[in-house]
Amino acid sequence: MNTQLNFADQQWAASLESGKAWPAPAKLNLFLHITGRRADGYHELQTLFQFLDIGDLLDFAITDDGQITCLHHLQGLNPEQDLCWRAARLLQKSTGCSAGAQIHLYKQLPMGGGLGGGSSDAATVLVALNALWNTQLSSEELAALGLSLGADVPIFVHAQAAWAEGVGEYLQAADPPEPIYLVIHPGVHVATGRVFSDPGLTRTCPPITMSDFILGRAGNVCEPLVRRLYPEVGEALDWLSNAGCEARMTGTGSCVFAALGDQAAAQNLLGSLPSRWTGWVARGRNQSPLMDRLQLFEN
Ligand SMILES: C[C@](O)(CO)[C@H](O)COP(=O)(O)OP(=O)(O)OC[C@H]1O[C@@H](n2ccc(N)nc2=O)[C@H](O)[C@@H]1O
Ligand SMILES: Nc1ncnc2c1ncn2[C@@H]1O[C@H](COP(=O)(O)OP(=O)(O)OP(=O)(O)O)[C@@H](O)[C@H]1O
Repeated sequence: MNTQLNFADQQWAASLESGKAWPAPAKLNLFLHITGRRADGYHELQTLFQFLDIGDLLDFAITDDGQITCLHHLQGLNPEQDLCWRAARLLQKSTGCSAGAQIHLYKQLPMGGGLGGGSSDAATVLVALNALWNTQLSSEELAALGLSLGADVPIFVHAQAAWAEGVGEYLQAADPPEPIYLVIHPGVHVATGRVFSDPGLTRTCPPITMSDFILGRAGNVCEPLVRRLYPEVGEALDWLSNAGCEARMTGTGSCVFAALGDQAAAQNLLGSLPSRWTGWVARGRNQSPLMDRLQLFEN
């Protein structure tokens, strides 16, 4: 099965151009190495983040009653656990803002898919409400707030492809090629915490440089463990490899991806995807669609 959730699609483009909707794009980890573990248990890593032109969409209505209301419901989550609600509340509290907001999330990205959907939703709420409430925090201040919600939130706030270190908060802008990818969701939800807490995880990668990545000396160090814990992820990686692609997992999974020569090749391969999986053809983007949307608001 494949679904369309590209920001260039007619419906989405209309929604974005109407000046109402804000995009929350997916990300890929083009590689992921774990270099150590901090005293608080969080892992230090090296990764290269790039955005995709697919993702979730959010609508906001500003109110003057100070209430934060999510009009959507995410299965298995109480409203106060929803990263949209938590991000709005955090921004409101830390700025003393008296306005409220009604938030509507059109969820498209799979949860626990390694595409960073929850973190991206949180970042879009921070960036959009900072603009709509006119709370005037800098992007650094928003990223610092976001880090307390999740390790991946800062990259989505900065909205620029980046080489990342620390737990994902030390970011250096990067400009990798922007290919067409085939992204596959093998139908399983991977709990990031479960992967990071497994004794079998490799945590001793020697630090590398961008040149090492360009020379192909980088991969996703979580892959062997996730293959063992979630065999479907290994099957999807093998399916891409058997099709002649260089397959990789994003984050702690479950999604896997490969760069294809062009749109036609990617669509062709998508056409032969086993029906038990979901797949998308998406372009890599070094500037996040969120940045485009913010610029539209500011002009
Ligand atoms: C795997 C990546 O997606 C790579 O981009 C991120 O490092 C994960 O970021 P995230 O989903 O925003 O993760 P968080 O929600 O902050 O953390 C989920 C859980 O994963 C573990 N965790 C997460 C990130 C990290 N660098 N070290 C960790 O040990 C922690 O146990 C944490 O409780
Ligand atoms: N708005 C939200 N969207 C998605 N998940 C949310 C949201 N709010 C809270 N969550 C929680 O966050 C968890 C991680 O969701 P997310 O979609 O970010 O996974 P992920 O793509 O694997 O993340 P990462 O790649 O950052 O590890 C979900 O399983 C869910 O419990």
